[in-house]
Amino acid sequence: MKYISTRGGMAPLEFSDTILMGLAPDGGLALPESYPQVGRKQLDAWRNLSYAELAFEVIRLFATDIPEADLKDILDRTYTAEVYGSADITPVKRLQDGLTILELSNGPTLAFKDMAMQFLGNLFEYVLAKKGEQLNIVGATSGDTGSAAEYAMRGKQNINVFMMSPDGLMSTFQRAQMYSLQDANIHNIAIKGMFDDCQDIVKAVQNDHAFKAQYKIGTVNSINWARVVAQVVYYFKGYFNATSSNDEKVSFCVPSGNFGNVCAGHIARQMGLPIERLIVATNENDVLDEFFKTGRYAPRGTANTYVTSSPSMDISKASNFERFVFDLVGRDGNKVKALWAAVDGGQGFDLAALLPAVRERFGFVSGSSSHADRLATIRALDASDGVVVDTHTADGIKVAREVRLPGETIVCLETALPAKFADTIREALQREAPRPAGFDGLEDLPQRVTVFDADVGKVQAYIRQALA
Ligand SMILES: Cc1ncc(COP(=O)(O)O)c(C=O)c1O
Ligand SMILES: N[C@@H](CCOP(=O)(O)O)C(=O)O
Repeated sequence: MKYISTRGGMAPLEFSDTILMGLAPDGGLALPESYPQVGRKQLDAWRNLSYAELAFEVIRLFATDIPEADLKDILDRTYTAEVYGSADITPVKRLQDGLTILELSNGPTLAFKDMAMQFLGNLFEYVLAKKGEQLNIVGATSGDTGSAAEYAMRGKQNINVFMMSPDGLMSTFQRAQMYSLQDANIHNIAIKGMFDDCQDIVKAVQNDHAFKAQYKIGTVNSINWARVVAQVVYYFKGYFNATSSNDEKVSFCVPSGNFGNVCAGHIARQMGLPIERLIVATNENDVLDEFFKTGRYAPRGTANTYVTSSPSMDISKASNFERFVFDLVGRDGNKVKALWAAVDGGQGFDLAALLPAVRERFGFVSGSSSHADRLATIRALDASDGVVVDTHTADGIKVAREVRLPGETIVCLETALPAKFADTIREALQREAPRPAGFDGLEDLPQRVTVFDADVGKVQAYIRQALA
């Protein structure tokens, strides 16, 4: 299996090279030349596998240059009950109204990012040792990728992490999780701006080819193909957990920001997993909802991006949307290049003519949620089911309820635990969010962070100095 760029300007690469690369040299994102197809026979054989076994079956279709015994060993070490709290790794909860919640947040940092990031940490370590190389990760977070990456990479040989986060905009818990880490290979940089400013800096650093080569720059954001492929696995697992036979169809509702999570669902669907619809749920930052309703894609600037109570989705320029659009326009790299030139020029683009394909061929539908909606959803679920969900998962459940068709099985992806967003849970329920063991006193630990304006030069100078 070889990898190409969404902008058509990259010679095909192997999996291992793709995951160290980050952004493609032409500014695009890596995707496999074609999606492997999974038929009924494979689905039947996979239905009762453990999470690690299933991950092996799915990921080996993509990671074809890693010897199977080595891949199996990495996955067996990654998906364990010790790390994810139960042998099932991603259990499901059934709600009174028939919706299913797929639990993805039982890893070390209480968000779905751990599902892929723990794998990425072990994979990087393996690939770097094989190649005798070092990797300096430059990443952007709105709150959850950062802590998941730092917990997965802390203390690892040959890896440094430089993680940018929006200054003052994450929850108190999220800040404490990241900034309290004192490991020498972890560097936290708070940027005066929003997540999109941080991600713009990541992309600018990636596009500075001389700097990237000299300092061996990589990424852990969902720009990195390995993040997406690891997320594909839980769509298969969620499908098996929510159904009793492979004749059934299921829809997934996905709280969306950078579009990495639902992009993994899109890939699972393209591979042949019986997914009826992919429901994209946004918060007040509803650029994606606007696209799926109208075909018009008009990312907003920082000044028009709202600070909300589902802060990890305060994103207006969704990176992975480019991967979906590549498939939507018939995998035409030149077309994608032109569309993103229009985005970079501030005009956006209009693909209204392709809306029937978006809906019928690719199964996408969308909705959005507001602060009042998420408070109401958190309260209603607590009252009906005794289940407390976080603010992002609440956005998903609100939208799933709104668009659900008669008889439709919808699996709502849980993307974080409520302990990470205590203020909003308190506002909704007038009591504290349940806090898993091991996090007491987190907010009181000493914190370490450097604050910069949104200036790529300053971040590069900081990296140079740290690595000198
Ligand atoms: C808690 C939470 N929910 C939802 C999302 C949205 O996921 P994605 O960026 O993959 O669309 C994120 C981060 O992006 C998140 O941290
Ligand atoms: N919500 C994310 C934003 C980055 O998403 P990623 O999937 O591209 O890493 C975060 O929590 O940082």
